[in-house]
Amino acid sequence: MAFTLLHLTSLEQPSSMEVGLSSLSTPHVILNQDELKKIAGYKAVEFVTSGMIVGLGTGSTAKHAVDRIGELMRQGRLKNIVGIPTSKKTLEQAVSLGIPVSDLDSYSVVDLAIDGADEVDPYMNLVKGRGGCLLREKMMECACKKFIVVVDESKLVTHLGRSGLAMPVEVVPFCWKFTAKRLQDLFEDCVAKLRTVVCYCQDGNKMEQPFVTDNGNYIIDLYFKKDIGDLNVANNTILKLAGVVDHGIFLDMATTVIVAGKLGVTIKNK
Ligand SMILES: O=C[C@H](O)[C@H](O)[C@H](O)COP(=O)(O)O
Repeated sequence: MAFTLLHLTSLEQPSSMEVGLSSLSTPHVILNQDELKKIAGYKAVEFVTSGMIVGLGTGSTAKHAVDRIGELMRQGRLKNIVGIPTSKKTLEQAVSLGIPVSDLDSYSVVDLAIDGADEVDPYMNLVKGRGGCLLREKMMECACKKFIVVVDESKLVTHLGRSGLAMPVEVVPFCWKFTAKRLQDLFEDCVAKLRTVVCYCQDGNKMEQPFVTDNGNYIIDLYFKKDIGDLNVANNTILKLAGVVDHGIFLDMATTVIVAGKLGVTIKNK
């Protein structure tokens, strides 16, 4: 793997960030997390060229990349792009920006995908799906020649699953409690929880409902108290369970990881 460290000031500066970035020459300027996400997202778009089929990821970091693609298309600096969105939300965003969109049925090979991640380990393995979009993301990212992951430095971990945060698994709604129990039993000291969202009823009362993915499925979040061990074993074991559609462990898929941190941008290639 090769590493490149760029200083933030060497980035092409997005207009709306001119104040934040140009003042970087002054010591002690602290960029917030969203500004770092934007820097990573914009940097990835430098790898997009006219005529490409581009996988459009989902989440607060990928959103910046999609915005930037739309901006460059408006300016005529990118032409003939076709976007393959990984969620209904990204589809809406792309359409609102005037990016032509299609799907994997029409384009089974994607030139380049840009997407965020929840965790990135030193081998460029990922946890994705805390926004609930892991299945479409995995389908698209399996089909792309290059997969650029964009993150701020808070996403870097030494080992996936140790953060104490959720490892999402998409399951069919049918007998989800049964599947959740079986998932929990796969690992020592693991807690499986159905992901829910709070809704407001007409009478103003709050109600908790299962989170439903774009594919009509539920998400079971796994919380590990102990190391999940060999990632390939975890990957295969979870996938083998009937009722599981897919999970958020993305092994050996990223070809580039762009990390925006307080000291600069790191680009890591496979
Ligand atoms: O389901 C969501 C996706 O996998 C996101 O790419 C991931 O959760 C990272 O999102 P964000 O950039 O908002 O942290």
